[in-house]
Amino acid sequence: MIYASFRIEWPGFSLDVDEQLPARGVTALFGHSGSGKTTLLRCIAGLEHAATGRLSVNGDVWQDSDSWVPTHRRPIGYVFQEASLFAHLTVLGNLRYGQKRSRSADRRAAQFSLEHAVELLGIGHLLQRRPAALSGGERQRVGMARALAVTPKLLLMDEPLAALDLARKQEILPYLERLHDDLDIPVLYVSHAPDEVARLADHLVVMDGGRVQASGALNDTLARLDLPIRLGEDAGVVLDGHVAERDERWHLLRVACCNTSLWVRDTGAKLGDHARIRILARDVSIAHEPKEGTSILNTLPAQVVSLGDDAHPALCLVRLAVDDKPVISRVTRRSADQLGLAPRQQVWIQIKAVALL
Ligand SMILES: Nc1ncnc2c1ncn2[C@@H]1O[C@H](COP(=O)(O)OP(=O)(O)OP(=O)(O)O)[C@@H](O)[C@H]1O
Repeated sequence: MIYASFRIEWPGFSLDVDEQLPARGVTALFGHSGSGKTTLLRCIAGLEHAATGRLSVNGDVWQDSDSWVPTHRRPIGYVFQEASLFAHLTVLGNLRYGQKRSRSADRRAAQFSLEHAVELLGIGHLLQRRPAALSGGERQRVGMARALAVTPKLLLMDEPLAALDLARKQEILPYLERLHDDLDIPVLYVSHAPDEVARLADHLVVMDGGRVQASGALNDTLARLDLPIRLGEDAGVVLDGHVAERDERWHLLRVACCNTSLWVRDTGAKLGDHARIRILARDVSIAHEPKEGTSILNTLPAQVVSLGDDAHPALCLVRLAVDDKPVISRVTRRSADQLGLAPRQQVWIQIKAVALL
């Protein structure tokens, strides 16, 4: 468990956070620009000396009222928006330089970690190059490998994809997923991109005005209708399941989540693979009866849980339960009224698009 409690007062901004975060998986710190995500990460790294508070990571106290472990002695890997690599060193030289500050007394473990990091980030063929000869995406992968090569107990990533174009992002995301699947250390991942959060995170912390507004498992937190941050067109949920069936003829996969199945486009995933799917609220419509004669593949029975406001007064958000899984629908208030939508009502939902992440 990571226990983080910090208070900072600056003119025009204050941070007041008191959170317990999971010691495994990826926790996304999500929020508007200026909400305090980077400041919180810097507090955890020991880079904000103004912070009073307490921080412990899996029982090790890094900061409390009597002690302060300086940044260079904290076993953290830090990945920034842009990897600042030493231009005069090769990629390997950069990785080794980073490793020198590793606290690991065990050199063999450190060596393994470097090899592991190189393999995980797929940069073996780049080791003798200098940073000037790397693409933006490659540089960022080297930056991530450098962060891992210090055998960290906590990985801090501050918008690692923000400086990259869409194609480079798509190139790096699979590596981030590998980190997620392979690493046993917790990752705190700052982002204001809902698609990245949906794809990578297990746990979501929503920040606003220096405070934590919501925190919890990704699926549950995304399904909250009272989030202070309106996700707009990105409002929706993610569901985790596995690939249960392949329809060769129509190039579709059936993803099973508990007792529910959804058809998605065949991405080449293997039967039995873990599958995370994203359903946007705008793609979910509601009806009293299952519709005949429609092009929509995914029609499911659901129960209305609650209704909430949307940003525009013509619209509302409806939280539904499909089995025990949350789904959100965005409909007009007029439709909600005509359908008489109310908590516990049984309805059918049609899902126009389901994305396999
Ligand atoms: N050293 C400082 N002194 C005073 N104010 C600061 C300092 N550092 C940051 N701030 C302010 O604190 C607020 C939070 O900044 P922070 O960088 O943590 O936000 P963020 O959520 O990470 O934003 P972004 O997504 O744009 O990176 C901002 O208003 C910023 O101007």
